[in-house]
Amino acid sequence: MKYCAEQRLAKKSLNINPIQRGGILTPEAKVALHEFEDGYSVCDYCEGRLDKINKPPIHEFLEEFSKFINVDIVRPTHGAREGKFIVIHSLCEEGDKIVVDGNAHYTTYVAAERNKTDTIVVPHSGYPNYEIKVEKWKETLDNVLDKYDNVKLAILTHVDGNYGNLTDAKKIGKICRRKGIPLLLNCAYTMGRMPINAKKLKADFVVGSGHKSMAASGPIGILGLSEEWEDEILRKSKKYPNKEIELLGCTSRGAPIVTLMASFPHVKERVKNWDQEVKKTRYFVKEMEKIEGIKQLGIKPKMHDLVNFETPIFEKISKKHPKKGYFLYHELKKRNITGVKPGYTKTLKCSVYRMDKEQIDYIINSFREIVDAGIGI
Ligand SMILES: Cc1ncc(COP(=O)(O)O)c(C=O)c1O
Repeated sequence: MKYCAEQRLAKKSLNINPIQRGGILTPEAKVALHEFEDGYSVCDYCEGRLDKINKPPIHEFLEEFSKFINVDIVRPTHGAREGKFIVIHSLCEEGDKIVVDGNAHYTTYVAAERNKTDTIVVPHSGYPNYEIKVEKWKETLDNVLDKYDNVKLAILTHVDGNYGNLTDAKKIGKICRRKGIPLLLNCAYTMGRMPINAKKLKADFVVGSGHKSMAASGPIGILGLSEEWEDEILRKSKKYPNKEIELLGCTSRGAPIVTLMASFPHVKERVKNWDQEVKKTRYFVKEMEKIEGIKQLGIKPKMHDLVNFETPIFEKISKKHPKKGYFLYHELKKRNITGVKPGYTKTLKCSVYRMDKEQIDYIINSFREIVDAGIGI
């Protein structure tokens, strides 16, 4: 069986897929990955539960991590989606209502559905900004609270995976708190990229994704919570009083958590450079928009590295090109740029997170060249 290893190990490409840019391993994590490659590799010195293990120093890491995002308690999960599922499962009964934003990731809906709960959506502002407005959130929440007495939770996407829009979590957090509705902030695209302060944002729960934004191989996530929710979320098994039911005792039992730990010193440092990343993204957008037929979607100016461009020019070229819609993928591949969806030309989701100026200029020039050549067909 082939595992595409050849492709992955081949000359490293410039990957512009936003979902992958934040999960690139540090050299330290690569070493850790091999050191802990065997199953249950973190369990040599089991202390009865994953978060209590001192060798490797998981316990100390989690304490440090809780300071990093300013929450009282942190637990590792297998991903952001598992964190959302755990919170919904703990707080909600069948048929309960959850208020979510119109840019919520599919995993929010799936986690709600698996818990047999209903989602009520705060609509975004539509094309071209797709903004989640604070007033709309308040209006929707008020209406929902008037209508139902079983609204148990709100889930806000801090930065969404389609447009890279940063929501005003603090204002929305305040509204939820005033109304007595706990807020879960989905930080899959922010925790590990930009600074997160859960208390300041008035979030009762935060979830993060190691493989998306914390230089970890994954699957690995973080669930942070304030202590008032400890008894509910981290309730213990009757038969095994040391084991937390929602975490099924222990979650990540090997390499994924160790890669997260190994990259943590780097991640702590890199969030301090977030302003630089935003600046680079704005430069990238400005230059890309100079190409006719490329226009940024989502809120302007950018506050996050995930960019979605609408690209009618690529659509136009695809109609005449012998490779049809696949031309863009192939042209980029020739230039050693990867991470675009093969066959798709309507819009372009990309990120230059943690790239240097030379790499960013190379990407911009590549798109310019591809358009110029395409127009001539
Ligand atoms: C906004 C958002 N939330 C959650 C997820 C899922 O994260 P995970 O794989 O850690 O469950 C994604 C993945 O693309 C996402 O974009």
